Amino acid sequence: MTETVTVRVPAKVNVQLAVGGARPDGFHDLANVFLAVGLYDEVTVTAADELRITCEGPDAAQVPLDRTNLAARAALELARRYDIDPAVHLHIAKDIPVAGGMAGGSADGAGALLACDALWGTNASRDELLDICAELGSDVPFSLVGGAALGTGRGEQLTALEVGGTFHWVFAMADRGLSTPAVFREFDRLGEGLDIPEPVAARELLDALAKGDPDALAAAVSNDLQPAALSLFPALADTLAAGRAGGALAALVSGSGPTTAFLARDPESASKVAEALSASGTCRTVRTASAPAPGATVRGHSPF
Ligand SMILES: C[C@](O)(CO)[C@H](O)COP(=O)(O)OP(=O)(O)OC[C@H]1O[C@@H](n2ccc(N)nc2=O)[C@H](O)[C@@H]1O
Ligand SMILES: Nc1ncnc2c1ncn2[C@@H]1O[C@H](COP(=O)(O)OP(=O)(O)OP(=O)(O)O)[C@@H](O)[C@H]1O
Repeated sequence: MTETVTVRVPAKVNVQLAVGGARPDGFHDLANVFLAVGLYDEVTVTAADELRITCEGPDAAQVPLDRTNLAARAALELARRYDIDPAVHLHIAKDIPVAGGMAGGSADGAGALLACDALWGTNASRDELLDICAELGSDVPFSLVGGAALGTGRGEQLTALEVGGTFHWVFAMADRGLSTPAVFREFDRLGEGLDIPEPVAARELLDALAKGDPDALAAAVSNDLQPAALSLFPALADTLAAGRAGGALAALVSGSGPTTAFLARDPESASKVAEALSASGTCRTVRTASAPAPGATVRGHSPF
């Protein structure tokens, strides 16, 4: 039996996040256009005497090391379904910002699930793995599949999207996180009394992705959670302005924030935007990454 398995999982940016009104179950219907970007967490799973989690990386201190960790929850759910003892050591090498709106916890959930499936030889079907992911969280199925996809329902029902080229991104990480439920609550508060339309994916945006056209994508990106994130974290407006002034084609909050995302025309322009953001003093760290990135990948295997 294999004794250690490592899985690499990408972060995401939402190039469109259309949010409907609150549903009776507290979630919101979405038209969520996910794009996986080349910033990765790695989850390593090793047979052990009991379930244990460790984490390394700049944000490691903010990651829960108990059974609330999405990686632990993934391992426990797969073990429950296959009647397996979940005694494993899960180690997370974390490069995706915590509570940053880039689906870092979701990446670890998807990574742990795929790693345990390989370690235990459960050979769960694609549909079963996606079903477990959806149980863990709305973003988790996309972390498993990567690439680009439209998420409907609460974001967990995925349709793969065509991407016709490489997009160059710059991400500015903030000095604190934002809670996803708090941002959705603020969205509800700001929308009180307003008629919230059904969320739909924009044709222009899907065409821009399919063509690999950064100018067309820049003109079409949108995030309905951005006003809510800015309301809870007003200083993000300065970061967005600094990236625009540095030459970004588009500047937006990534998902529920507070990471801000900047689309650049090419790698050189991305470096200039990154320099301008670093010099602006409006963010904690700056990273460049290209997209689309592959989904969760077992080391030495092809992507999920
Ligand atoms: C903002 C996004 O990151 C965009 O991709 C996602 O919608 C959030 O996905 P996630 O972090 O996996 O969220 P979940 O763990 O499923 O839900 C956390 C909380 O976010 C809110 N939530 C999430 C997804 C959704 N479609 N509607 C919501 O209102 C709910 O308050 C929920 O209790
Ligand atoms: N493996 C994990 N890594 C990071 N946070 C985790 C993990 N498991 C559970 N959490 C909890 O989830 C919270 C949200 O963290 P996460 O990094 O997933 O946020 P996010 O990237 O904003 O999520 P999303 O973009 O999916 O809304 C953290 O504050 C932490 O308490």
